[in-house]
Amino acid sequence: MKANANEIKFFKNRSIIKFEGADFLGEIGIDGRVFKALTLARISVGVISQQAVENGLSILVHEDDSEKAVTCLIEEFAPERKSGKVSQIYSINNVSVIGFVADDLNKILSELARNNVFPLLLNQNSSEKRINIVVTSSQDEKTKNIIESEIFKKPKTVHLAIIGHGNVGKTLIEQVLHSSEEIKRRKNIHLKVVAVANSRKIAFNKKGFDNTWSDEVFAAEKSSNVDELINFSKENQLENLIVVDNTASVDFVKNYQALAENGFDLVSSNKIFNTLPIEEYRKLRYTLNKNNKRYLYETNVGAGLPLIDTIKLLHLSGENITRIKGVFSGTLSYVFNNFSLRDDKFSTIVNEALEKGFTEPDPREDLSGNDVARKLLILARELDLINEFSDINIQNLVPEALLSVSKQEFLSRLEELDEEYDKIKKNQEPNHVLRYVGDLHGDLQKEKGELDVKLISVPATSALGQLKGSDSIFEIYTESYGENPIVIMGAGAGAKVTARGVFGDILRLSETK
Ligand SMILES: NC(=O)C1=CN([C@@H]2O[C@H](COP(=O)(O)OP(=O)(O)OC[C@H]3O[C@@H](n4cnc5c(N)ncnc54)[C@H](OP(=O)(O)O)[C@@H]3O)[C@@H](O)[C@H]2O)C=CC1
Ligand SMILES: N[C@@H](CC=O)C(=O)O
Repeated sequence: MKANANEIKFFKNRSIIKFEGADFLGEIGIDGRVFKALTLARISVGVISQQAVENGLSILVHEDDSEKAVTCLIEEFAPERKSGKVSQIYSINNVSVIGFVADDLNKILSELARNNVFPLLLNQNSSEKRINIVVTSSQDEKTKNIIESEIFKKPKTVHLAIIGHGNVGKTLIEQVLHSSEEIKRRKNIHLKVVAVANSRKIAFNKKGFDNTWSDEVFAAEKSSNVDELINFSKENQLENLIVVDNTASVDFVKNYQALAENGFDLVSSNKIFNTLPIEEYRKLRYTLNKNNKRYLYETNVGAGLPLIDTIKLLHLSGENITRIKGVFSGTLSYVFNNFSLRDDKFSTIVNEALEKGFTEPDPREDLSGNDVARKLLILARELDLINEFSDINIQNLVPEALLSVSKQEFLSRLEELDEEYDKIKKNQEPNHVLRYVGDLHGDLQKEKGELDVKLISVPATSALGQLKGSDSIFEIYTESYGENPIVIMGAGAGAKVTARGVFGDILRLSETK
């Protein structure tokens, strides 16, 4: 069915007159009296809908006529109002009508629902496939855009809010700006970065930021606050919203719930949410489900490597995963691969990992083992295990005295770790190297698995011993694969690979939007 631009009609400033009562549906003459009363009052009537469930009629009029329409119907039906047969006559103002021709109304309605648009009135002429829907004026532009992209196959605009523009966030914005034209051409998806935030402020650009985005963030005056973001999306009636969390913030994740309730899908490189107590973890999934929203976080484990998806698919398809182990941290891979081979101080190599953008914003998250522990817990929960962070046995590499000092002080005192790690290195068996590993094992059919995170010494010739650079390695043991695990190996950290992984999640969501 071909549609053309003339077939979309858009009328603002309308009101719905609601006429409700018990048991008058089907009674001969009621509709006629309604129209006659309105005609005599010289009120032109638009879309009409009869609701069996509510026992009522909804009639569309121009908002200038709404008061008059209510008054004249109240007069006409005075006896029925007195007897209780007609219970309510009132108006809903500030609505708009969009009329169009479409083959697949269900698809349009589901797109609208995913964007939190639920028409107040819908009227369909099935022979002509002409549909009129009435929505509140605060959602009319968004509704029109969604309908236009659906029926005219116009590029679907996806609005991105990027929270955090450090190593990963900044690289992601650059990658999106660089590829957006190509994606529009190949996928008919128009990715627009409309909000960028750091911990202090948030910048908005409804038309979409270009290469000057960082100047606009620098000049922004609004303080970084999720309510600002939600209001901005509502005021500008933005459809297809995705918020991307590229922070490591424990505070920002508290907003996920509200964002999902307000029409945002979520993408996150931040691992904090998925390692909160299981109650919180489940509550968000419930909210996402209820609001038809999704949350993707492929980069939470293995940066750009396709790990979470693989585990999810194996598990969903009924494959029994019996163990997952390996080097989960790109940072600690880099640190111990280099420290084992080179003659440099431990602190020198940690500083290198920091400069290369492999570490967490606070490198103690890596060195304490917490980051690896989070990754292990995230994988465990993908297998429906209900482990908590406190269940994990973690070998912390940071001296107790340096755990609670500021990040700056910690970095300035990093050399205090050198002697200890030199000793550990020297005390190994010949031809052995150090590796920091994670291991999810035990009976994974039970409610909880066993999670261990520790520093080990392995033969330099072993698979772990041969690891290079900042590579991570994950060995996934399953019942069908037996003794030979599925092995996923590659860059486990770095802004470029991580941003690329986040970008992948954005595209996955955009394509199903
Ligand atoms: N680096 C890597 O290889 C990988 C990183 N990740 C994850 O990516 C995330 C980002 O890492 P990275 O880019 O290196 O971190 P950075 O420290 O470079 O950047 C963090 C950004 O988040 C902002 N931010 C912090 N708190 C908030 C807040 N409450 N609200 C809004 N913005 C905030 C910071 O703003 P400000 O400057 O104002 O503090 C900054 O812009 C982390 O969660 C990390 O675990 C995941 C996989 C791999
Ligand atoms: N610091 C982390 C970054 C990715 O999650 C790591 O090194 O693995």
